Amino acid sequence: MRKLAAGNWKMNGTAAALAEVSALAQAHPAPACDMLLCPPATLIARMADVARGTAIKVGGQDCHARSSGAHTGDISAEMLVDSGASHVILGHSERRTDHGETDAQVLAKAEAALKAGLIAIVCIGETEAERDAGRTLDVVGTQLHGSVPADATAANLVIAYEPVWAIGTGRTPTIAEIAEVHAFLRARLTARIGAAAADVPLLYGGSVKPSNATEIFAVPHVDGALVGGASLKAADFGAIVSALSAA
Ligand SMILES: O=C(CO)COP(=O)(O)O
Repeated sequence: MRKLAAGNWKMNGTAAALAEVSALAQAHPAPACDMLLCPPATLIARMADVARGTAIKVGGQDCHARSSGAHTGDISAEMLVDSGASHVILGHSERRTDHGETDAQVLAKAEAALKAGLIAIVCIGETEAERDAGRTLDVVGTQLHGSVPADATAANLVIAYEPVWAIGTGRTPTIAEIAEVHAFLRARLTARIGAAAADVPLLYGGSVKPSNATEIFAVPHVDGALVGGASLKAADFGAIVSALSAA
């Protein structure tokens, strides 16, 4: 499987930030892994223009479950495709928290994304309280089963495991903890979508940086990363791309 270094810009970036995209493309013309940047919706089309002809793919951070209609402020999967996106992040913990998204809603969005021809990056992860209560596998297993379309394939699905307490905090699980969750997710995904699960990239996300990327990428069943803060600067994200290419 081709590994994936994905950047989630969250609510960061205006036109000036597109210089980082050009710099990243120049520094990594043909990496041994896929590179994806997911900017805010306002930048998708312009980033796609900058990325055209380079190794960088562009994605959205959310989509609506419907393809069009009276949904003020929302964006459909078809609109993401029209803007030049190939991927969409769905069910990020910030959307589950800020917008109350449930597994059922994430599933509906993922089905819409697949129908539109996008690759869905479905995010799951436990809170600190859930980990402390020993419920991590139970929580991520339930999220995975409830958020992933049963007919997804290795060609249109990516899973991102992001412990909520590791996002933006500089804290990460231990290598053994990441290994435990990723092995569990591979097995649970097989139960959900069948043998195709073996080739679905499983990303780790949460405080991934150039300084910890190499050891995280050495973990079995870690096929890449979903990177927040460190994806905003070409030098940092490029170093993570290099670490993944070498893994
Ligand atoms: O939420 C994340 C990516 O989706 C991770 O964010 P940080 O890399 O900033 O911790």
